[in-house]
Amino acid sequence: MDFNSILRSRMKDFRPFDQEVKVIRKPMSLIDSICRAKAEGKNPVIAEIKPASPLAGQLRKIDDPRQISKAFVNSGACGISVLTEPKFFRGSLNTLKEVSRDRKVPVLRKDFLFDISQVKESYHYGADSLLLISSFFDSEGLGEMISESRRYGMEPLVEIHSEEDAGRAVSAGAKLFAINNRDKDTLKIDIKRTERLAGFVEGVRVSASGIEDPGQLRYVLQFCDAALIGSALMMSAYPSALLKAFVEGGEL
Ligand SMILES: O=P(O)(O)OC[C@@H](O)[C@@H](O)c1c[nH]c2ccccc12
Repeated sequence: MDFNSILRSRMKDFRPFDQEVKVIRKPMSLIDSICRAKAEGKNPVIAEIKPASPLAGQLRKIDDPRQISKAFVNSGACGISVLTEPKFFRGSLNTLKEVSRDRKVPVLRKDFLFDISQVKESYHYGADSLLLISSFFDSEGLGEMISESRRYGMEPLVEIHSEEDAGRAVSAGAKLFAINNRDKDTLKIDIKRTERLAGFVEGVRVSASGIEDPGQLRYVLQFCDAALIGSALMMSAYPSALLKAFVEGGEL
């Protein structure tokens, strides 16, 4: 399993989102939230609701996404990421909608997005930001997805896996970057990717994937402004306590 196969499976049963949507709600800024956490002396952590992953299968059964997102906010998360890909990650747009109902911090839609109508869809289901994977687009296409996101007041999180992805993201005008430590072809983690790629993007940087303990978090935060953590929280018997340890920099 690799990112392109997941993308292809996502494209297969795709229907463009064609509902009319009123642009009334002003999304919260993930960039501001990251900067605020930093200014308060916390480790900026975006906590992810990720029921399953392609490699590990089920990580956690999420019966009440609102409850877990509230717990994450209480433990100091500066953002909540919600997987909406149904097949490999067992996510849903409904979870996104539920979590965004009582949002206290920005909510990120995490999916394999490729069509312009999915930007409006993300906004409609309550997203404040959305993930755009740089390698899925050419520079022009990525630029269009970014402009469309901004029309709804959302600053997208643009994910890079390589120098080439970084170049494309920069020339498309991205301001908020995720450096994914996971190889998109083999799904293997290499946490040093954060260190290697951080210099190729300028703006707000988030290190994503494979962060399992406060030591690794400290390491990636030398090069990035924030970290995105999913599996470690999902698999923990005490997700809120673990998140608190990440945010406050304590040991377990
Ligand atoms: O569970 P982890 O290793 O903490 O990783 C979280 C997040 O980075 C990962 O879920 C992710 C990063 N980019 C993605 C793109 C699509 C789906 C999932 C992802």
